[in-house]
Amino acid sequence: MENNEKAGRKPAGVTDQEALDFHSRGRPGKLEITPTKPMATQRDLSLAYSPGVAVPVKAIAADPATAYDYTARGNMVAVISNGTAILGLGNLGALASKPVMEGKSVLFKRFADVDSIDLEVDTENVDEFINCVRFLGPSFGGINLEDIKAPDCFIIEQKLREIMDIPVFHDDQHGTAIIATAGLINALSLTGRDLKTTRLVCNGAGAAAIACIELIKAMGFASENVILCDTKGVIYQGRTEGMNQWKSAHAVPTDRRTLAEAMDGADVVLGLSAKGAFSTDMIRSMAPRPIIFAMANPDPEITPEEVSAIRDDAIVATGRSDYPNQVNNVLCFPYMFRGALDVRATTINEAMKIAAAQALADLARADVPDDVAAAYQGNRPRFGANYIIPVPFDPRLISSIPVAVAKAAMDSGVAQRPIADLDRYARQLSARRDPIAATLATIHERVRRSPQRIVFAEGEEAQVMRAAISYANQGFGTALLLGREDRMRETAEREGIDLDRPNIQLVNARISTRTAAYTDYLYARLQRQGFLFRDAQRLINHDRNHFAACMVALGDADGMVTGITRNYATALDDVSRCLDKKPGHRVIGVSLALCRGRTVLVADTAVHDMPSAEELSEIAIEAAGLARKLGYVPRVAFLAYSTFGHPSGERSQRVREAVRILDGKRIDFEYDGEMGADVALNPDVMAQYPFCRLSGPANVLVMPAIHSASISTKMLEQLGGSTVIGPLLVGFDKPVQIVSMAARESDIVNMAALAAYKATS
Ligand SMILES: NC(=O)C1=CN([C@@H]2O[C@H](COP(=O)(O)OP(=O)(O)OC[C@H]3O[C@@H](n4cnc5c(N)ncnc54)[C@H](OP(=O)(O)O)[C@@H]3O)[C@@H](O)[C@H]2O)C=CC1
Ligand SMILES: CC(=O)C(=O)O
Ligand SMILES: [Mg+2]
Repeated sequence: MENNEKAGRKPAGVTDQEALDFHSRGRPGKLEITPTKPMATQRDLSLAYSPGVAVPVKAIAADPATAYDYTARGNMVAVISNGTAILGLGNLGALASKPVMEGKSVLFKRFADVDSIDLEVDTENVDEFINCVRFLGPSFGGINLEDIKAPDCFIIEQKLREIMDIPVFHDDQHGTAIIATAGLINALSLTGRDLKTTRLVCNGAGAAAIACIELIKAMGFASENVILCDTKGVIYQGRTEGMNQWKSAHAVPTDRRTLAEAMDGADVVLGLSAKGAFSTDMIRSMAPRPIIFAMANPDPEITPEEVSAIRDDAIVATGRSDYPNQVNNVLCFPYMFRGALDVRATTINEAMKIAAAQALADLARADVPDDVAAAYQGNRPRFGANYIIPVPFDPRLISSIPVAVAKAAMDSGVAQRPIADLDRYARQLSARRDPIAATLATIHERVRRSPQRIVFAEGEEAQVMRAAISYANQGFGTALLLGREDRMRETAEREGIDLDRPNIQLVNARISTRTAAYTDYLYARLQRQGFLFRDAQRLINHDRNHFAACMVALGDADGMVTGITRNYATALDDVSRCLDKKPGHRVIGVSLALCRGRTVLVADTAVHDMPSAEELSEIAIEAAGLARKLGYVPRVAFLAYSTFGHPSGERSQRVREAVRILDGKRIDFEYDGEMGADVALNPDVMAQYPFCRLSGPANVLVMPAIHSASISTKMLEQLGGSTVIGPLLVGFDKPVQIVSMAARESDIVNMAALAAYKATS
């Protein structure tokens, strides 16, 4: 790890430069605001602004509750910090905390569809901070306080809770306490411990630590069995140095003075302090089957590797996503607020916190169904030492935790708008999540577990070199950079790229010993298509796509990625000369358009110019197959300019015929058409055709021809604010992906990872 850090590389496989690039690329930061209503015409303006806006103003003045009907308040949470305890980095100030706060806002949206904005308040004065926040109530449905140091955070939260009529929740206190408690419930049960007799040490006596031990004591831990430590050591009764009333409340009569003495024989240790605070000797001195939650971020008090080097009976959790058992408040705050907002809770109380902790603990014990296994890299996890808590991408979180929170709010009398049918609520919650993020995470994890050699055919290009390095750094496997070595080194030198690093190999096509084998292979395939031996020789010697594809064909690489120096069709022709399609399949391109929390697959965006009806039906089958693999239940719409025969026309005839062909096959997914894009995607418009066989908006769109596919996906990207991934090539028997000539480094890495993923299956 030391070497990684010297190289500016974080253990998770992200370099400092990558982290900076990620944040600065495109529009700087991680958030933007988009309107939810059109502002196109004079009439829109009259409605949205003056004079129309006066009407909801008067309605809200007459009845404040209607603010939830006429404004975004009900789904809006502010993430507020003064930057005095940023992760485990300490007091770096309000401005420096902004990346974390933007990140929390994005997580609210990503995981629970809660809209959120970050507010950094530049004062360390408690009263000033309170006075700033207390007047913001009308803007928000809830306040999430973040990374404010103890003991200030206790005073701030308590005061704001008293004076504001919306939920105020200090995430580092209660979010962390809820997750730690959930994990602890399960770890205690796995090690057969009774919480009344378990001895626990908590290192750190700040925001997170105090809240954690308060919650676990409320769950039944005996006060005399819990020792709290801080930078001065054990917090014992009578200590005066570095104390405050919150620490004093947990001081115990004991002769132990140091963390090492406190941990001797302890059953559980919670780390909510700083990197490296636990030594191996301390861990060695703990009781059999110790429970170690090293939760400091970004680096834990001790790493799982360091623990496993000295004992094999421990249950270890950290705050990080790159180890098993991530005990991190991201598992809590999005769902806590989702449930609280949905019942318009006036506060977040103990009952709601305990309900969330219990629901999380229960979730880790429940069987993992097929469609959820994907979030766990396809490995169905079993409740045990390496799985005491669900992962953040577990799709069940959104439909279970908010329900438990909402129910507890209703039962404890703080819900202003109770939900009558909680089952229906759970179903509505499921619809809020889009599986694509979980799917990509799953794909990446699967590749990390089974790393693959991917040849980057355009290895002389600087952005391809950077993508290859990122591929290797992320643990996806070995990146084979193809090109002339002298050219690659020249470019690398000029661009400041270091190619001499692990898992990067330069493949010098000019002097390769495999040239003859590739030429023979290619000649055997092409000799009856008008190619002479020397034509094959020329292709291998001079064309990187042919060389790379032959590497894949003959097993010298597991997959390939290309595309930035040649147009798509040319690259596809090159590859097709060297590789076959999978028997019984059709090679097509599928683009994934991610827009406003929803993903649609669009096909065929790469191969068939003007597909016949038969070809359209096969495109639908391939695209539906990919949709399934990505975690969707496919609903396929055959798009045209007409809908179910109107207006009639020759061009739509072909699309109608494709539907008829599928009707004659045994098909296990929903499909219908022909229809316009509005009918396919908008349930209100679809409702005008009650006979339509799709049970909801389509998530797979089969385009009538490549021009409409290409034009519409590019317009979505340029005008609609969509992120478009792909086209992904489907149907080849070997993993190959072609990026567009405008691809950025991250697009190339994503496509390389997708090629590697295919190589693993
Ligand atoms: N995994 C998760 O979800 C979360 C993890 N955390 C992590 O917990 C840690 C604390 O955060 P937070 O409570 O918000 O911060 P605070 O500033 O409120 O508290 C920090 C506490 O840690 C103590 N401390 C710092 N260094 C050491 C050390 N080497 N040995 C013993 N005690 C130490 C401080 O002691 P003193 O009082 O003497 O100054 C203080 O009590 C951070 O690393 C943070 O990343 C926090 C929230 C969530
Ligand atoms: C996770 C988090 O909130 C923290 O480390 O502060
Ligand atoms: Mg925090």
